[in-house]
Amino acid sequence: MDTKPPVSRAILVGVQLPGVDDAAHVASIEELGRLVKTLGYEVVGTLSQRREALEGATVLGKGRLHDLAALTGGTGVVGTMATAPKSKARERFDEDAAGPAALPVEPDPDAPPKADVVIVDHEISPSQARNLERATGAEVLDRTGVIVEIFHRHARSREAKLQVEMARLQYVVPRLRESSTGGGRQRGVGAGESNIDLDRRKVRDRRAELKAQLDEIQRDDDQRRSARGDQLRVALVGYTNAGKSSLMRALTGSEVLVADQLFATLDTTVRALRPETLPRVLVSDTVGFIKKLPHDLVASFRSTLAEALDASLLLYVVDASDSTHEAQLEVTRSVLHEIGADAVPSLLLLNKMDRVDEASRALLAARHPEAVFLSAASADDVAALRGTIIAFFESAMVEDRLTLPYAKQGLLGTVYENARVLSEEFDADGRILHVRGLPGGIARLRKVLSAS
Ligand SMILES: Nc1nc2c(ncn2[C@@H]2O[C@H](COP(=O)(O)OP(=O)(O)OP(=O)(O)O)[C@@H](O)[C@H]2O)c(=O)[nH]1
Ligand SMILES: [Mg+2]
Repeated sequence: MDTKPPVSRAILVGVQLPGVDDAAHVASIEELGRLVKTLGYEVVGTLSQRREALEGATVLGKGRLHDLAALTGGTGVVGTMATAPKSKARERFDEDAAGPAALPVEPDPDAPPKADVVIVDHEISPSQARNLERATGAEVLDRTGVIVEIFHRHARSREAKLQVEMARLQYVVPRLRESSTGGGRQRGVGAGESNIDLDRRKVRDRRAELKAQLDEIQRDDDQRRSARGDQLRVALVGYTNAGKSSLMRALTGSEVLVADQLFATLDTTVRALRPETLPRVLVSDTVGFIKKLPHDLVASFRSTLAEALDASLLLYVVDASDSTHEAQLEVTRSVLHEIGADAVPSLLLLNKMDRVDEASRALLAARHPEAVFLSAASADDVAALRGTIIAFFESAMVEDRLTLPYAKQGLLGTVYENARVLSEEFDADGRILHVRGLPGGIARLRKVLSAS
């Protein structure tokens, strides 16, 4: 058995499909590289091919498959699992890369040539993965697998852990079944079938168990959310690494994790805007989105999405210094559209403006005249954003009068939490409160006060 090097060396594989331009293709592979580095792998090369579709048995054409196998030390042929010696692989790689017909292969010149993981920038089928494993002798992962793995490593709360386990079961299991090398699980012939059946039953049972636990947590969540009722709520949403948690820290003084890596945040955090306002404004930090986010994973992050749906205002955070920010914004918009959160009023925040030059700033201003330009690192910008958030709620607020019967003075605190009390008077029925708040919040208070 091979002794595994401490850091896995990865080759990224991208297929440029019709309709995907060069810039988008390159950006997608670059992003995959960042995902892969988040997992702690070293990226030692990239290999791309233009193809009509992804349907082939090996994703790549014959020639490119050989090129790939040369980088991993595999045979380049699906029919065998034999592994070519390293030195030969190096030779072949040198010849191919130099050949005039070769499409660009971009290995890092300083890195060792042999890679032990192949990562495909698309969702591929379990049998495509198996064929690629056979031809390359390397472990094969796809974009979805990488994202699921990152979620697995970054999950902290019990809920996130359960949700990730659910998504992993959905993703990993069909691959375990069909892959002969995947995850290093090799099974003896004969025992295989019954093992698979056993595994399937175990998976089914485990999923039912997970679902029950998640349902319970989510019931508590829903209760907490409805207890927060019509409080003023803002949610930070956007592409991964856009700066949502940085803004959360700056707006609320909370110690949420900020990190230059993808999917640093998987849990929703809710904190009050600081300095505190009356009534309080609650801010939620949420999990980031990404291109081709696996559907199971989107669905499983229900609490984040519920935060977005329940907010009165969504702050779409965009990393304006990223060359693909328009496409990133599009991804965010489409995920939120899918869950129906696009009806929630929103504000576009173009973040990391400290990294954007004057010319690009002018272009951004022309394209997004309604956007707020800021840097999470600037105290002035954050103070201005706080003012904008407060102004949003102020303009939606109305004034009204509520009567708090003498028998219900215990509810006075609830009124103060959910509305701004402008003045108090007393008459024969009780305490008359002149309040200002969101129409929904006031209607709910009125109901609470009049309930017997
Ligand atoms: N230069 C600059 N860097 C920023 C700014 N805002 C955030 N960053 C950096 O960008 C990286 C990502 O920031 P986070 O706040 O963790 O981003 P996020 O949107 O919460 O990311 P995920 O939780 O991974 O989805 C960190 O290294 C931050 O320090 C900014 O305005 N300017
Ligand atoms: Mg974050």
